Amino acid sequence: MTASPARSPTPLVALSGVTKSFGAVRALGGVDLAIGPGECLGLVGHNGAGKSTLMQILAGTLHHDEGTLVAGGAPTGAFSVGAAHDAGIRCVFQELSLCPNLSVAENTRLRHPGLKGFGWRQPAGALIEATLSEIFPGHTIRPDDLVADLELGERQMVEIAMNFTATGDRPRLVILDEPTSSLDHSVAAQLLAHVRRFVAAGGSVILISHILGDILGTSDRIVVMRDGRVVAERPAAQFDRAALVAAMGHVAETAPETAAAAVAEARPADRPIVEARPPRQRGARSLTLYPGQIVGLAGLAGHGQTALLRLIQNAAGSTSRFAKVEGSVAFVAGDRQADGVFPLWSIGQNVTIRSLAALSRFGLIDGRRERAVEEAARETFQIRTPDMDDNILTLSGGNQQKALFARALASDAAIIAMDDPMRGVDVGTKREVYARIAEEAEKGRAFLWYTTEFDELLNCSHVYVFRSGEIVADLPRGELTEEKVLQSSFEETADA
Ligand SMILES: Nc1ncnc2c1ncn2[C@@H]1O[C@H](COP(=O)(O)OP(=O)(O)OP(=O)(O)O)[C@@H](O)[C@H]1O
Repeated sequence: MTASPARSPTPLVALSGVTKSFGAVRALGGVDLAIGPGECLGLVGHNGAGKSTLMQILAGTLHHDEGTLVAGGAPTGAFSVGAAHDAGIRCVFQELSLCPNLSVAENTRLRHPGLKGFGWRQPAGALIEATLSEIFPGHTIRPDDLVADLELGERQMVEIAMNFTATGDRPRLVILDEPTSSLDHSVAAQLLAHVRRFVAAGGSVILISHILGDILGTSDRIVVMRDGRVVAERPAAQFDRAALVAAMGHVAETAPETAAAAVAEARPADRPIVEARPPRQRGARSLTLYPGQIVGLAGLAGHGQTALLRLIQNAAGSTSRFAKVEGSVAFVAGDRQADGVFPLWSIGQNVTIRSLAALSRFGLIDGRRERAVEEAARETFQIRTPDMDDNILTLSGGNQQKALFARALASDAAIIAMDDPMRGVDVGTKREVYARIAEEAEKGRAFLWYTTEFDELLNCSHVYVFRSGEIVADLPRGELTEEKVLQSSFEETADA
């Protein structure tokens, strides 16, 4: 199916026949896309389909090779960053762009050069504070917080709010590329409600997400991309989940993707492989993990889950007051920018770095075995690249995340600690990874899995809910419901 014209007679911006190649990789193969005022356009597609590339062309950070761009009814050449900004286009990229060594207010000042003169700090702080409160009522971020000190989800909130702030120039089209990937359920719901308000007031939003419920529930129109082309475009009401998944090129699901994964039942061995308690834990509650178990960590983002995973990782092979860990730990980072990828290295090197000892003989790395591990990773995780020797940053965001998974699973670690690891991974690959996790658990590996997506918890045999740095509930799979997780996450007196 080809793209049909946007609903508005004069689209805010329209692309036609747009192509873009990176060397041998044809990221966009002739895309038509238009967006009008007052609509939310949902954009979905597998990892590497070309969504971010297309958005970068709209934001002026990349220039297209062929095709035309029309802004406000007038044909224009490729957008520069300034021209895109002047057209009211703002983009929240997957990889956050805030300066970590500056405060929230200072970052706001960078984005709004109009806030100048003596005492700019106060209006910059007030501006971001007001927008944060409008989108995320109840947030606890302060303008003088250093960005580096914020949790990943909080940084994402600041980045989003920053792109909705207006000084002299107003945002007219806000592009949100995976905006809820690090936000927990309630904060994500606040953002999506704000998107609807912004659109109702005449603004436009392009929403890119692999969380299909968010796309179906928020968009007016949905465009599906596959292999650099638009393959379906319809009003959102004419899609359902199965139709979207099929249009993306995945095998139609018979059930939600989590149910497709075999759930590893609790099969406690004699001895736990991990026993840990958060340093702030009151009472006797602790986390226990047995070989072959998949254990979930839930609760609102930033409530101690990542900290406990790190504590367990650091306790492996050493002594800790808070954790006893009998085996090595591989960590799959959710914040791939900060502590996931080695940005100067190839995709292959990023995959094998955790396994070098096992791949070495007499102190030398066996190149053939190394290559075999890389190729196995590429096949298992469908890492979309022409060459595993290419730099890791040539991969789309979701494909980088797959490489991190491949690194952990290729290692010989007995315990895999996963810190909201499915950020930006498409539905088809998620199902593959779930199946792979279940398979590895079957063989005796143990998984600790922090996730902000409730459905993913259904892969776990046991779930610990965190609040304010403590475990506040301990739910076996049979008792797991979204209500119980939410209730425990919020209630001061919740107990399981
Ligand atoms: N700088 C680059 N150099 C080489 N290839 C690139 C570069 N940027 C993107 N690509 C390639 O272009 C293709 C499209 O990538 P893009 O990031 O647009 O996909 P996407 O649909 O946004 O994927 P995801 O859902 O994983 O974010 C991919 O094959 C990617 O590897």
